[in-house]
Amino acid sequence: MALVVAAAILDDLVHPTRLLAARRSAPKTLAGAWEFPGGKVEPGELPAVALRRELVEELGVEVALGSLVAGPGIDDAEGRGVLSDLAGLGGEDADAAHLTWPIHQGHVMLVWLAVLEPGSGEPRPLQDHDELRWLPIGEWLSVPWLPADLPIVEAVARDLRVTI
Ligand SMILES: Nc1nc2c([nH]c(=O)n2[C@H]2C[C@H](O)[C@@H](COP(=O)(O)OP(=O)(O)OP(=O)(O)O)O2)c(=O)[nH]1
Repeated sequence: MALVVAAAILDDLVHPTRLLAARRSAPKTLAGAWEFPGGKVEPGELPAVALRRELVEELGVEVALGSLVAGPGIDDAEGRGVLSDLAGLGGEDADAAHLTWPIHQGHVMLVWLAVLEPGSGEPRPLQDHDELRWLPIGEWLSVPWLPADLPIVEAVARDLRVTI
């Protein structure tokens, strides 16, 4: 099980009009499906630091992070042990373990709302993706998301009180 971090990048955290979706180019089993950009946390890395690293590598952008999109958390003792071993999930971040989303292959994911830092430039599909798309409100389900991401898209919309 790995901890994955990802961002629901919006144009505005208070009055969003669009959400960034990224189409995976690898591995073959996932290629063509759309996801929130991000990736696995490396050993010893703080989750939010890992997310910033992934977004620079994958999209060439800097972001400001908003709140975590609350997931159901993990309920088995083994999973909790794995998570609490990870840097950044002890102490004040301990609650993050309760906000994780179950995803592909038994991994768990933390998802932050985010916006681009001013002057950061347009995201580009530099690595792991072959297309990026800003989805206007009303079209958030217009792409084939990774199956595990569908409830997360719905939760983002709920948190932001937008209709998808
Ligand atoms: N980044 C991302 N991964 C997701 C999402 N939904 C979902 O099920 N996953 C899964 C797909 C992968 O099995 C795993 C993330 O792996 P990754 O390949 O993006 O991670 P990474 O860039 O660090 O790659 P690597 O170290 O495995 O090469 O989480 C999502 O919205 N974003």
